[in-house]
Amino acid sequence: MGPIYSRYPLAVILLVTISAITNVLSALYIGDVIDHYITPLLSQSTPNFGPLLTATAVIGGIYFLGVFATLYSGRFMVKITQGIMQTIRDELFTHMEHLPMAYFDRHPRGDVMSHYTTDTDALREMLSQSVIDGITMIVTIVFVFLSMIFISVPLTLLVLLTLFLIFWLNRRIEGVGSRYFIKQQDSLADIDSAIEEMLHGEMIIKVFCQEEAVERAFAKKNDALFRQSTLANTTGNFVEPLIDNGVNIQYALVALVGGCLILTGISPLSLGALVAFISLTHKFLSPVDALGEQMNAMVTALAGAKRIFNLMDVPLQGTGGAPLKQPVQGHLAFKDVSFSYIPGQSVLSHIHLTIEGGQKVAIVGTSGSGKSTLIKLLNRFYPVVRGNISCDGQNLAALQLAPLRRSMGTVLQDTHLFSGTVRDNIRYSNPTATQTEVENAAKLACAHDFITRLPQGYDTPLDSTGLPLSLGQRQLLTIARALATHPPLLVLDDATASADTLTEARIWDNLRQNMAKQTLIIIAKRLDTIMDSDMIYVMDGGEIVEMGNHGELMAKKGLYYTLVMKNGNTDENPS
Ligand SMILES: Nc1ncnc2c1ncn2[C@@H]1O[C@H](COP(=O)(O)OP(=O)(O)OP(=O)(O)O)[C@@H](O)[C@H]1O
Repeated sequence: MGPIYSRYPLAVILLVTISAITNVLSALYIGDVIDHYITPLLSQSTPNFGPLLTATAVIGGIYFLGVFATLYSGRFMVKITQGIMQTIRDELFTHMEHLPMAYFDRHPRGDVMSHYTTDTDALREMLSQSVIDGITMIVTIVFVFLSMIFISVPLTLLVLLTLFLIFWLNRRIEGVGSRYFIKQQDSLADIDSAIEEMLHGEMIIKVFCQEEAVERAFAKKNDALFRQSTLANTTGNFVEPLIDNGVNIQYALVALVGGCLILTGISPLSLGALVAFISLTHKFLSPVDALGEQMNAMVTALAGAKRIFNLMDVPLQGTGGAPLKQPVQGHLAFKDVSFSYIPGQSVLSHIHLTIEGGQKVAIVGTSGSGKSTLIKLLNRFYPVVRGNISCDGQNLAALQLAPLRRSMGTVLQDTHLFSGTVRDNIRYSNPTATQTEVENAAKLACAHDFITRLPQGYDTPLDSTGLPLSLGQRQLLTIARALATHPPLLVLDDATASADTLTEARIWDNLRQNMAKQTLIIIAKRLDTIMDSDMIYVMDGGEIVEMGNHGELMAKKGLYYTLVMKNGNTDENPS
């Protein structure tokens, strides 16, 4: 445990206690000053102000101590709050990194982002303010209550009764408010998602002139946020005046009943004691008042905390298991594998597929037939619903995840690059790769030539969208990134689709010459690049409908034949 979590909370509790006690003492002392210093002065012919001045100095000292304690408790609380926020952000991020892919399918990016922004912000506000108020409230209530009983039991009972009524009303409204605040947080997350999506798709929106439609959709979400926020804050704002007025009525009641007690002599009470009691009543109620003021922040923060805890409760993907046998031979087998992203909507059914170590295998087929899904299952982004996949005879599901993924250099259709230099991006898969290894990977991927033509070569900085590189250049870089680890298995999902045909042909030549022993799985739409594969699997509608080498498949005159005849354009289902 770091110092923030062990030392500062104790200091805060101590300082807040000092602050609360000085607060009570000053109220009690005022009663004493009235009874023992001011009242005697009224009957003196030559008033002696000396004792009164001394008493005032004592009160000043008590106040000063209270102010000092309050200031420092706030200062320490800032450190605690920021420490907690840092931990929450760290833990959220670590948790998010290990969430299964299915979580991101169901939750838009903006929604996930809002856990780091609106939710944690609400929590920070509560921690920085409401926690101090909470501790102050408890300590103050204890000390004030004891002092009030000491002064007058009947008046204390009166305060408790009226307080109970205020609390009861407060709780009823709070219950309704909390529901609205959760809805408000959800609407905020919705807005975040919409903005995020709009920013990502800005160019597409403009190309299709969808600005107005996007604006309308945003306005609808904004309307929903307006409604939820108005409801939530109206309920919150209702509480404060209610408590304020309740409190004022309570003062008047205490003064009235206290005055009666003095005048009738039913309960012995001095004027100074009544003034002190009224002052204590105020101190007793101000924590409740503060609670009313903090209610909006607290309910919002609790809603935020709930969303954070919900995310933290999502089970993580298991990463442990048996070690992958080394050296990896690259023998892969799919045995009767079925899969669906959404229960009941089959994407792959009864896939049987065997790839020998060192084989060059192509998977082709119609759009949406499930080719990329096979790659995702190989990377264990999703668990198979039925059947099993093995690597060198070991069940994939029972293997340690990281070594498995490292053994598979995977190039996804997504050409995402990270902000950093070209070298950083190639090294992303293998941070210890030397400059020679980086260059070799780039040469194999036909990226070296264009990189050296860049003004800063391998040191050229890229932004998170991969600019200033073209889409084709980005794709070559993603291939180099996968090759930098010298993977025993290389999996390319339409990895050269954006490269020109000459470059594409050179890449395949390079891979064939330099990766003779490695297993190669290629998903391709341009069929001329995969014709000399050892084995070609043809997919349609989530099934493998044909398999064989190019010659065998052409002789069949089936789907593969049709795809080749249509100039390798597999985007359209010819059937
Ligand atoms: N994350 C997902 N959630 C739900 N359905 C999905 C998801 N990803 C893909 N699908 C669906 O699974 C099916 C197979 O998709 P997949 O991407 O594997 O096809 P593909 O053969 O690689 O297509 P393409 O050649 O167009 O890239 C499609 O019907 C697709 O809509």
